[in-house]
Amino acid sequence: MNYHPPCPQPEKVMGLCPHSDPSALTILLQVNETQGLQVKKDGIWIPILPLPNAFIVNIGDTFEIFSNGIYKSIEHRSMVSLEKERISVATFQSSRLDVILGPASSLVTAHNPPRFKTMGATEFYRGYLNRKLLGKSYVTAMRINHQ
Ligand SMILES: O=C(O)CCC(=O)C(=O)O
Ligand SMILES: [Fe+2]
Repeated sequence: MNYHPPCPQPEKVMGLCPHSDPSALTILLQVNETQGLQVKKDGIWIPILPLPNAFIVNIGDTFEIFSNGIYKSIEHRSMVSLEKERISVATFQSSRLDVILGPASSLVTAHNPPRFKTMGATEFYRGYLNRKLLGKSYVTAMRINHQ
């Protein structure tokens, strides 16, 4: 759960720095009608207006890796508001910790090699939590560059 009280100088702080979620899917509820979530599309931050009784479903890094890059995790951030508090509830749908994460074997062929490293889920999450929230830097570091 995220709680951000009203802030007298909202332009000087951020609710949550730009990041992508490491999990597979995030189901997010913007609890009150305070706008704050933004997603990055084509390099531009787009506000996601809260809709009453609606969930937002975001793709996370695990989905990007598992789909071998077919689905991209979404970079997002949250802003604070001058007058209103903001509350959101995020539920992260993830793999178990005792599995190996990597591109699905059915998507990997000689012509379509794995685009991401394969590693244990525990190691994957530990690596994420040991870093700063810095855009999509973690999933980018998982990439395998084929020449
Ligand atoms: O507060 C929000 O709308 C986003 C929360 C979020 O990105 C997260 O908890 O990972
Ligand atoms: Fe997030």
